[in-house]
Amino acid sequence: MIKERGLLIVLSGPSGVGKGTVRKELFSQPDTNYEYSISMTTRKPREGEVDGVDYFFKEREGFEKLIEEGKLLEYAEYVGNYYGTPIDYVNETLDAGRDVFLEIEVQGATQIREKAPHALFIFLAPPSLSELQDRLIGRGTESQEVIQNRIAAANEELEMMNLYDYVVENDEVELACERINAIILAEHCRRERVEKQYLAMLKGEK
Ligand SMILES: Nc1ncnc2c1ncn2[C@@H]1O[C@H](COP(=O)(O)OP(=O)(O)OP(=O)(O)O)[C@@H](O)[C@H]1O
Ligand SMILES: Nc1nc2c(ncn2[C@@H]2O[C@H](COP(=O)(O)O)[C@@H](O)[C@H]2O)c(=O)[nH]1
Repeated sequence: MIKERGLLIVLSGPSGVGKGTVRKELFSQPDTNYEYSISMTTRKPREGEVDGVDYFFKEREGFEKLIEEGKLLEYAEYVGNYYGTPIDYVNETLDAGRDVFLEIEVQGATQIREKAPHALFIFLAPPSLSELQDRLIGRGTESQEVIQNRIAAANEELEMMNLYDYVVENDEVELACERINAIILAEHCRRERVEKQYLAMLKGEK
């Protein structure tokens, strides 16, 4: 029996839309059946953030070395800091037949689309721009200047929405999670069906 490779799930969207909140809710559910890929960043830890849990926190020089060594599946410079996905963890987990969940910004998602077009791309959208701004301000983790830069980036990021397989509105966290779980389940059913058809074709069946 051939062991299936896992599914790569990419959740992206503007800063403040609620990606982290939704991801944490998804991973708190007992029947969640995918693994979270912890990113690397050169951003300084926020209060309460733990190295190796929220991110692998790196200095710029160390991050650039990882880029040179090809250790990142994708990376982006976003509002003055590097962010990237360690490639080994993703490959090893997918090879073991487990699904991997990435929570990344849109430049990184664009790189994954080129390298892994069969991944599942989900864009988390805010109910409105003003709500997005309110959430970023309300989180209270960034300076006024950084918030303005993130909002400027969000305007460009929202224009990329149509490149995604699905757009999920994060009006309410629980609803957004239900929608994402339904999308992942449907994608598995689709892949299983395609696989069955392919195997039947190889055997010469209709
Ligand atoms: N559905 C929602 N309704 C109201 N507030 C929300 C909702 N989802 C998230 N929030 C709040 O919005 C703020 C930003 O959420 P979060 O940090 O999860 O966003 P993010 O997309 O992960 O941001 P970043 O990309 O900057 O890491 C938080 O204060 C969070 O509690
Ligand atoms: N391209 C990547 N983007 C990532 C990665 N990990 C997180 N992110 C995104 O960066 C912004 C800012 O994050 P913050 O923690 O400083 O608020 C946000 O959109 C994250 O989703 C990654 O590995 N690659």
